[in-house]
Amino acid sequence: MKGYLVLENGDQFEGSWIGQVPEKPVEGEVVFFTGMTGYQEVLTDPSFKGQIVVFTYPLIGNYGINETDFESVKPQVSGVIICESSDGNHHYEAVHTFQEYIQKWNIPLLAHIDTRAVVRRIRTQGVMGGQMVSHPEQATFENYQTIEEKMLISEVSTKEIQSYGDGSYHVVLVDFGYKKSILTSLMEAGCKVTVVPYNTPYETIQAMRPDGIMLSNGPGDPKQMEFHLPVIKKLVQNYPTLAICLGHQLVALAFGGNTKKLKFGHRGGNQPVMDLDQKKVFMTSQNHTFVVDEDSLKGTGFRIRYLNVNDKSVEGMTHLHLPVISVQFHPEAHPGPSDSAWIFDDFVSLMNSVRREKVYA
Ligand SMILES: NC(=O)CC[C@H](N)C(=O)O
Repeated sequence: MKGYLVLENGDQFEGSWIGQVPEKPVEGEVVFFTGMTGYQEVLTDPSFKGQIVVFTYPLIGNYGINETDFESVKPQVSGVIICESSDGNHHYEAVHTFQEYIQKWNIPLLAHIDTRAVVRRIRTQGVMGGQMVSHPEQATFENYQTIEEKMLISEVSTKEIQSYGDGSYHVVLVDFGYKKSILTSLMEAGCKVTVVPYNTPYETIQAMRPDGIMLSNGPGDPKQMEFHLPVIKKLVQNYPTLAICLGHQLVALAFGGNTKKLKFGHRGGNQPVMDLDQKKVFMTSQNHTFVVDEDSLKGTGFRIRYLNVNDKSVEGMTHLHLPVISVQFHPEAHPGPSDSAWIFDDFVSLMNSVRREKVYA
């Protein structure tokens, strides 16, 4: 059956529904992901909450869905737009086909869309809202809530405190919608991790006696967390901190910096990042629309350490004296390259040196 992606600016793209046809229009911010693989991780990464994802690779589904590459317990995207759908599971680890999985969770899927045309439109006009509908005239943006207006973090954050691993460094992970790979990367680096809800008070975290704080990735506009910035600032001032993506944006805001929206975001596994200290470029996995505004960091105590080679946007910062690693890219990879996995080891070294200072103080 025919289906349409209608953009907020009125542009329409015809495709066909695969699986259930949604009764009501499905809406979200339309973003595109450029990786050739990684659809399973993208579908289940909580940072994609509230978004309709266009996959630019023209064939999606051919290696099926396995048991290990989930980034959370269920798909988080609002809808999926692809060119060709493969229902094979041509991989020895596949346990479901792509279509079975997406149908099981009732995720709207439109195939046979001219995804190149959609991406060109977004690249020239900027990221915008869209609706997936069976008839173009069903699409109406009268009550459309933009991603900036939605509080998505509370929907994906844990409701209960959870503990994982038995490493020798205790990290409290503040969950704004964390990817499982961040947790496993911390455990592999030798950490015991306590995951806490996004709005946990400072005193509760302090009572857990952490060696370090992990501020996670998450969906939507970091400014939705304005009410919690004093807690984030206090955490960074008192504990070695690793902040990734949304977490990094929150650190900038907490110290008086600002964030802004990129024209169409970075989503994929081929984003080159320059380490200004080492004068080295490495490839990174990324998934974000918002970015720290470089000029706003003046007087905050932070300086830029990492820059995006393509558009020179801020990819990470370091503080003049506080032990904090703050990165926009995803060192945990999944999907994409793990070239920056050393960030987790650097975080452990940071916790170690702070621990030593305390012992010898
Ligand atoms: N992966 C993330 O944490 C994304 C951060 C934020 N939601 C953005 O789009 O910029």
